Amino acid sequence: MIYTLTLNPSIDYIINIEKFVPGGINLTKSEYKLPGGKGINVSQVLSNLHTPNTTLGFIGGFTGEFIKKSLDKKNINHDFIEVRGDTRINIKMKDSSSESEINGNSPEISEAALKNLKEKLGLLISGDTLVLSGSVPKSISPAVYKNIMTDLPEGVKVILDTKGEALLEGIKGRPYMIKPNNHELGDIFHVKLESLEDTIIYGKKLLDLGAQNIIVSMAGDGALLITPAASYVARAPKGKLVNSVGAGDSLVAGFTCGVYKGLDIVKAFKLGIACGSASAFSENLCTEIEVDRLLKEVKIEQIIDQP
Ligand SMILES: Nc1ncnc2c1ncn2[C@@H]1O[C@H](COP(=O)(O)OP(=O)(O)OP(=O)(O)O)[C@@H](O)[C@H]1O
Ligand SMILES: O=P(O)(O)OC[C@@]1(O)O[C@H](CO)[C@@H](O)[C@@H]1O
Repeated sequence: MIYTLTLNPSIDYIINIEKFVPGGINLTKSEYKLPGGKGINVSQVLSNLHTPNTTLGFIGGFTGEFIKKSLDKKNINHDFIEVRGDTRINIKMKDSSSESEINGNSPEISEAALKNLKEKLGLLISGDTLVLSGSVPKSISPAVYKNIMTDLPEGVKVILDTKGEALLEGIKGRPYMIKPNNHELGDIFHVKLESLEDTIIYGKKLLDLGAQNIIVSMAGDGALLITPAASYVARAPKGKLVNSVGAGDSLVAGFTCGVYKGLDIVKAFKLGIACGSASAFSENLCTEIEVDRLLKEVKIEQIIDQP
């Protein structure tokens, strides 16, 4: 079984505005309220790909109820831990020139809620896959993902998508795959990554620190897959960017689905790219039809290492 974990879910309030006027009254052209948080997005895409999975995490209040009802409507299995306080609302605003985000804080996560999570994760068995996605609430240690990996039974494959300290700590748990974007990778080393060569050099430093493989996503420029044996670049299909929220999660979902079904790592990467781009080209997360169409357009090349 595939499990996803979102420690800090959200309702994503996605608004489109003609031209944002700071300090003025702005009217929306269109708006959507969607269940969000990275692991929850991964679960939604997995379900769109007809891949059974269960989504775990902390949820609370009226916003948490909205998320549960939305997932129920889509027949997505969830097994959340209820916490006091409201799950956050994240605003994603797009106007004619830019996309901006205002992300809220997580409610407080108690020791009892963490213990409950540990019990649930203790039920995973060899052959399961666990996707650990998103930011860590302030009330939890940034080492939480590493601690989860340390406690997992042998044979559970972990895919980790987070950033900053949680990522650096998490890498010590030797996840099978991590997926920073190029900005998140650069931030870790306080550099701006401007070429594929540099991105590979810094990506490999994360392999040295413990990650087994790494995908570095680069939005419309596609992504890099870096393994100990070889590196590959995927060029993203061309299309009209409609909503990039969840594109990275869709990449993670496609990759996870591929690996779980036994595809080799490069084919799973290709499926991930098709999912990421299909989501970027749609208002909501990708569907299987869109993914199948784009899969034919994804081009992957192996990068020959410079001596
Ligand atoms: N403008 C675009 N055109 C084509 N494909 C895109 C575009 N933006 C994103 N993608 C696809 O989605 C993948 C992930 O995108 P990105 O690097 O933006 O992830 P991210 O930063 O983790 O996103 P998020 O946090 O919003 O989910 C890319 O590797 C690419 O396949
Ligand atoms: O604050 P985090 O956990 O890093 O990211 C949260 C978030 O931006 O990630 C998803 C898109 O990837 C959205 O659904 C959600 O609002």
